[in-house]
Amino acid sequence: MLQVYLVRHGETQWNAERRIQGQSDSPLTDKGEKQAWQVAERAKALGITHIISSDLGRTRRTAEIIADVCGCDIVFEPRLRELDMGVLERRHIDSLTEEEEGWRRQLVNGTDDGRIPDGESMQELSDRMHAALAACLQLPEGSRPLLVSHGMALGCLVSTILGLPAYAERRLRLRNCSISRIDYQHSPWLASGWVVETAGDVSHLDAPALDELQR
Ligand SMILES: O=C(O)[C@@H](CO)OP(=O)(O)O
Repeated sequence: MLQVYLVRHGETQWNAERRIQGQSDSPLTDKGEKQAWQVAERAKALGITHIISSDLGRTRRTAEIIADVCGCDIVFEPRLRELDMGVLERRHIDSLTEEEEGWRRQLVNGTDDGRIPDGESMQELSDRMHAALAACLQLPEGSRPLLVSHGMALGCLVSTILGLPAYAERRLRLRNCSISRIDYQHSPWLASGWVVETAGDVSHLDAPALDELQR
């Protein structure tokens, strides 16, 4: 049974400042770097064999630290990037007007084409994340891959595996450098395909980490 580990990148400057990144970027904070070293030790203990990472700077740096500790190569995969949040990227969450808040809510209010102007829909995000995940099924027998990605992107992936629509309200908290695990199973009793084993585990971190609303 293929086990795939999912890691959200370490805390960034804009995470801490409550600014929206999307496919824009900001560097890891000192705390984010420390989180990455801690999740890397966990990854090593788990016997990770392959690291596949979003090619944005914050995931790239997190993946490099994990690769350093695990002794693996990294494959950069643009389909693991964060949701494109269009015209709201770089903005402070607290500075949005009512109209802009409405755009943000369109992502999760039950319309499958809801999007921020110039951005991407949750369904488009789900499609590319699932395509990137499906590629893991081609890895050699015995592989144990770890994907490094983002809060909205991983939240959407896990939620859709659980059977929720891509645009459903998010009920899953994914803190910086949390680990989730999904397995590909064949089961006549339960679902065949991807199942969620754990989500959002931060037991390897020695200090509280931020969730996507910076709490
Ligand atoms: O893009 C962002 O600002 C947040 C949104 O949830 O995601 P992440 O920090 O995980 O990239």
